[in-house]
Amino acid sequence: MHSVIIAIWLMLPAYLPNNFAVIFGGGRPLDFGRTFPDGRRILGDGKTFRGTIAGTLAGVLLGLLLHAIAAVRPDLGLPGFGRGFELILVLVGLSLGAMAGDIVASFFKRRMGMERGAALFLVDQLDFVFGSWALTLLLAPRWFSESFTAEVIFIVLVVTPVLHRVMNVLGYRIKAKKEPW
Ligand SMILES: CC(C)=CCC/C(C)=C/CC/C(C)=C/CC/C(C)=C/COC[C@@H](COP(=O)(O)O)OC/C=C(\C)CC/C=C(\C)CC/C=C(\C)CCC=C(C)C
Ligand SMILES: Nc1ccn([C@@H]2O[C@H](COP(=O)(O)OP(=O)(O)OP(=O)(O)O)[C@@H](O)[C@H]2O)c(=O)n1
Ligand SMILES: [Mg+2]
Repeated sequence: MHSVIIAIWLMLPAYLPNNFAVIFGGGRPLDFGRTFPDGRRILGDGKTFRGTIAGTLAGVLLGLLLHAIAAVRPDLGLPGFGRGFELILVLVGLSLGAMAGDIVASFFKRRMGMERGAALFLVDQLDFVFGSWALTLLLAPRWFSESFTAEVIFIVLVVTPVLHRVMNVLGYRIKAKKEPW
């Protein structure tokens, strides 16, 4: 159980951006409404500047809070998010990476002719996980390899689709999302 909490704890700065992107989303789309040569939107209206910026900011701020909690309460045995400047690289990696993973997934969903909001099983639940891992591995390889052991990676891959479902239903219930997925 402890390793499940550690895994969720480490992923919170990548989880929260998704929720805040939904809450603060809307406005100018990242693709400026332009279409790709295949005649479909590059990303669609589901990826906006406001959502991406709000999501990334929320992830970094939450990450700083979690890092402070881990530092102030070492007895809880919760991991921090890096040492010195590395902390910023880790938090940007996790939060902006999550947003980037979701954006890349939207690009391919449009290429596959899927409408904005269409559900793509597993991709919707894990796109932001791979995005956050890829960018964090790039920006802070030492911290990433030290924190994301094979066990933590396995737990995240199993737990995230469940959390994603629960949070999407919650988001739908509070009218923050047009679909419960
Ligand atoms: C500060 C701490 C320690 C925890 C905060 C966790 C928490 C419950 C924050 C609430 C976030 C919030 C404002 C939710 C409102 C509902 C909402 C707007 C949801 C809409 O988003 C749905 C969906 C959108 O994704 P999509 O764009 O891909 O469709 O969001 C996807 C959800 C996830 C990616 C997973 C989200 C998971 C969490 C926020 C973590 C949940 C935390 C727990 C279950 C408690 C365990 C915590 C610890 C410390 C072990
Ligand atoms: N970078 C982002 C990501 C999400 N959102 C907001 O969060 C909502 C839910 O995100 P998601 O499910 O990823 O987008 P979809 O609307 O399903 O679009 P797509 O089919 O491209 O995934 C979006 O509609 C949008 O309002 C945003 O504004 N900016
Ligand atoms: Mg979606």
